[in-house]
Amino acid sequence: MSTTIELTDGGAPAAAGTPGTPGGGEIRCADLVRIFATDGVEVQALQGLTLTVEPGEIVAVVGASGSGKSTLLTILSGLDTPTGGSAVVAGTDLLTMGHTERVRYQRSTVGFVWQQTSRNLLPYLTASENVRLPLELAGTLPRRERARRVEALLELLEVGHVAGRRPGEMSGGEQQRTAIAVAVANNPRVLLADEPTGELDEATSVEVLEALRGVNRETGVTTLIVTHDPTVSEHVARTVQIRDGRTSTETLRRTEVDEHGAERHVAEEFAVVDRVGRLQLPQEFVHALDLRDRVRLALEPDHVGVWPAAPGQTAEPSPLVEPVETRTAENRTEEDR
Ligand SMILES: Nc1ncnc2c1ncn2[C@@H]1O[C@H](COP(=O)(O)OP(=O)(O)OP(=O)(O)O)[C@@H](O)[C@H]1O
Repeated sequence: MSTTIELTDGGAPAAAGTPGTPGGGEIRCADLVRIFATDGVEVQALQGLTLTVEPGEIVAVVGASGSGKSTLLTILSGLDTPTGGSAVVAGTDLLTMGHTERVRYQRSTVGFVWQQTSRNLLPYLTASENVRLPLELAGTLPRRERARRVEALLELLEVGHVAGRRPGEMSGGEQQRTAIAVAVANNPRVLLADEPTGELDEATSVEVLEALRGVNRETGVTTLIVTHDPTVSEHVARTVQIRDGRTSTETLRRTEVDEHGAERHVAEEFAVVDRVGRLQLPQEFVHALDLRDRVRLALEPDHVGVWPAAPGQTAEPSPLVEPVETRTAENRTEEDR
């Protein structure tokens, strides 16, 4: 794997348009910290997470169990407040918003799709009624246009055939696609999906991920999918990996067309550097060179080299580092003075 370092806010300037660059960003998290304290024990679920999602982008956040994915999504959905750092979504500052703003944010700025289908749809309403409900609660669309919008959304999600069925009479995939229609009914600026395929088989998961991609493409809603399923990266252009409460790597996918017109899919993995220069080396790199405790670094004109410290080389200066002589009042020379 070739790994490239991508600099986010601060650090050396990144190329214009590079994901994670300062400036715009429909979702902007910087140095996000969430500490849970239970029975006197502190758990740092997020340890300075930095993430930027541009307007209209679809991004997957993946990570092992306990890496902080749900904590991040709960904060972005306005259900929890971070301990520190900053989080701004569609212009709303999630650390300082008051109660009224929080209600408005949850009702109209963000839409959610949760893992449990039972949390997304009311079991005693049909698919149509479930999609119509948020439109009626918002009351922004004239009554006669609501039916048209419900129909259009169910068609967009390819669940028009279950319009009159209750969730118990639909497949898991149909329920999740209806849930996406409910989530975007009021045209939110941001769509958040928490393990939307967690209860589905592989083939149905692909359908639901493609449905999220289709909605993102058709409506332009900025979409963040949080999942432990690494295959999600095949359905989105950018996948962000979280490790120990921090973004560690990003995979960018793009399609290239060669001189013969043949398409080629390219995936490139980047390590993320935060504002103070921290980066996490991919675990396979760490294991391959048995990197531990400390490493030697060298700054070259166009890259940084990382070497394992030689065995037993603990307190001695590295041969790559020029020795620095300490001048004291006693050993200062005439020239120094
Ligand atoms: N309310 C809480 N109180 C105490 N610790 C918590 C709380 N919520 C999460 N944690 C801890 O924070 C860390 C991150 O948890 P989180 O649920 O965000 O991880 P996750 O990546 O979503 O995991 P999973 O894929 O298993 O859901 C874990 O160590 C977890 O035990």
